[in-house]
Amino acid sequence: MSINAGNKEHPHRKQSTQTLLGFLFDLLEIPGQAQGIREHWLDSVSDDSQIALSRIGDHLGLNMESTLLTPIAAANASSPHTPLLTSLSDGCGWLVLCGFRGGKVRVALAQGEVIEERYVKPTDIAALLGRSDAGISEWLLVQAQAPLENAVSQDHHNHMPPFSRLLELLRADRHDLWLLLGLALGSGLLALASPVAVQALVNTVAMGGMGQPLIVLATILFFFLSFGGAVFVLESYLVEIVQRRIFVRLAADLAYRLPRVRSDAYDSQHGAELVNRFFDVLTLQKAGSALLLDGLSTVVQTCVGLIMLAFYHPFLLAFDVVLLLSITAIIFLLGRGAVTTAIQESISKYALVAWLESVAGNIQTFKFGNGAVMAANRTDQLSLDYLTAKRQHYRVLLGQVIASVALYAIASTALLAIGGYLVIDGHLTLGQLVAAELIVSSALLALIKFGKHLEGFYDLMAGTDKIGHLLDLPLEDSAELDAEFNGPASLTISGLKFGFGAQRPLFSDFALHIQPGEKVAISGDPGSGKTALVSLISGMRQAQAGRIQINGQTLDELRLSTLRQNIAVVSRLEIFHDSLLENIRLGDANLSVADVQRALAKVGLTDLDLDTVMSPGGSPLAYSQAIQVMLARAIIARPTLLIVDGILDGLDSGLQQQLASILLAADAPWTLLLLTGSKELAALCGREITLPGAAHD
Ligand SMILES: Nc1ncnc2c1ncn2[C@@H]1O[C@H](COP(=O)(O)OP(=O)(O)OP(=O)(O)O)[C@@H](O)[C@H]1O
Repeated sequence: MSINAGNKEHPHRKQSTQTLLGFLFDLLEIPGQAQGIREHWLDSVSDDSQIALSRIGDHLGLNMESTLLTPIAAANASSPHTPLLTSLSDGCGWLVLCGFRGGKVRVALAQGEVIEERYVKPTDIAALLGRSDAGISEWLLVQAQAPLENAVSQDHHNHMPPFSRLLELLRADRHDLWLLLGLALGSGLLALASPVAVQALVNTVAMGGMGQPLIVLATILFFFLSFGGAVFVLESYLVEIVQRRIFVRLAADLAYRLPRVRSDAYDSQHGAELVNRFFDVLTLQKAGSALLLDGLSTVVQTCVGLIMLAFYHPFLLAFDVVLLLSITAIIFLLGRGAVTTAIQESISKYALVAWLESVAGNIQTFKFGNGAVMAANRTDQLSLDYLTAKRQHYRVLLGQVIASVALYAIASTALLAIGGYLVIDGHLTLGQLVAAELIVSSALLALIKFGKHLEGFYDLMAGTDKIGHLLDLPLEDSAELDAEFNGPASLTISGLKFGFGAQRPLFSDFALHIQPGEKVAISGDPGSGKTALVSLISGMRQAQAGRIQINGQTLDELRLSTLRQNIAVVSRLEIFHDSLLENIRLGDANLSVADVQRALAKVGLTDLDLDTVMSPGGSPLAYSQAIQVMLARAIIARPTLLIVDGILDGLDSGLQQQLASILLAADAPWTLLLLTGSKELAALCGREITLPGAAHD
């Protein structure tokens, strides 16, 4: 059934869709910095069909995937971070399911300007939709495209402090984290059950009482401890859920972000190596959960214990104050520089991993000549750097650990002395002293573990900082124009000026015009700027001046994703770890196995097993076969503009001719730009444009 089924013209249709989108932005906390763009797209709502809604959502940072479900299954699959929606059967509004609370489903009804939220039983959803049955229908699963957008630094030269970033990374889980804090408070109080029971027991024994009170006391204690245990289990479940969510959110956010990173961000750093920082999500999970479970309850227990102690006697209140001041000094005074040194340690760790990756990725280089020696020496140097950074970090940590151990010894002795004096002086009962000892010694014992928690905290900060570097990779700016691409494209370049940094410009006032369907060679010496021109035409780099138009539309005004669905660039060998089939059809379910086989046959590859798992270097295929695979990937999508940059140059002349004849075929549905350093290849094209190179002015 279509989501739009039964829709009739209705005055509220457009308004309902706008209201729905506004609700989704708030629910998923999509940042509203692009207010102008948001208003433009909200205004562009023309109908409330699924396709229109998905398209507008896509422009505004929402992913909407269509799925067939019964209302009950949809309710079960929904959550506040992944709501499901469908249209009301009268076609004048939308219903959103936002997960369960207290056994009921949170639903929102968007009708006209009104959004109404309710909690209903799953079985009532069909009635809300205006349907008589609870059968399968089409729902849209909504997710934020970049769920961690709030954790991205606004200024790329000035990274967000790790603690602020951590709060942003956990922002979506804040309700659960507050709940966790509440539970930690509860379990902290429950943990006092033992000392209080012992106090009561000692007092009872001291007064000569026995028997019944002991049984009552033991029963009460057992209930308190069991309840405390249940609270702990609940806490650990909540932490587990938060751990899972942060992993999935980061993965989803990077899947959105990485294909959109600006090419120049990779000029000085290796993209694949940068992604290693994803593994710091494990640091977040491990250190975070230790802090949330152990750290939080220790803090709560200590606080509650110290407050109780303060009520026993003013001397003990003074003891509390001194103890708290000492702990504050250990954290803030002795901990100065700890986050910076933890980050430095992490940087040197990644430098070492990056080097080992280079060694593993350049097998020949490091097998021959002085390669193996260099690999060993550089690894030694980087290990040394790591050890130096780790030592510096540990120096700070060691100071804190020694201080906390010393504080433990001093505070325990002081408490015994003060407590003993107060008992002898008659200000404190024996039971109170024993209880005070039990309460505070567990809090003081935690001081010994304090160093471990601090280490975990610093690791958490360093991990957050590293993840932040991934999130802060600059993204391409894309305009909003969704141009139509019908048939081979035209290309016009005028007044183009471009150069890398302070280097002499590669292009100054460069111009060309290519008619739809033309097959043109662009030739030039090595380093004359062929690849640079390709990256300008495909929107991967920005020119310093001039205009590039495709089909008469200026590139700066086009939406990059639409442009790149309609043009293809084959510039270097890029194979990813997956089957040959997926390397060609790139997950496009509209392309069948037969389509892939046809594309392969066209580039001269037959009898290949499509299930062959490829490695990033192209193996197990030969280099030339991997190039043919790249061409098959490009032509299967029938691009309107096909740009082949230098990739044919290294092939043998027979294969060159064969592939060129396919690319240059008069009936091929594309305009071709063949960038080459080979005179023979250039001569095969109808027209040749020679790049002047950097020497001209
Ligand atoms: N990211 C970059 N940063 C700085 N300079 C660059 C960068 N990429 C390329 N260059 C320089 O720009 C010039 C043009 O490079 P480009 O790769 O476009 O040449 P090309 O004509 O494609 O060369 P070839 O035919 O050898 O592939 C070269 O001198 C190159 O060193």
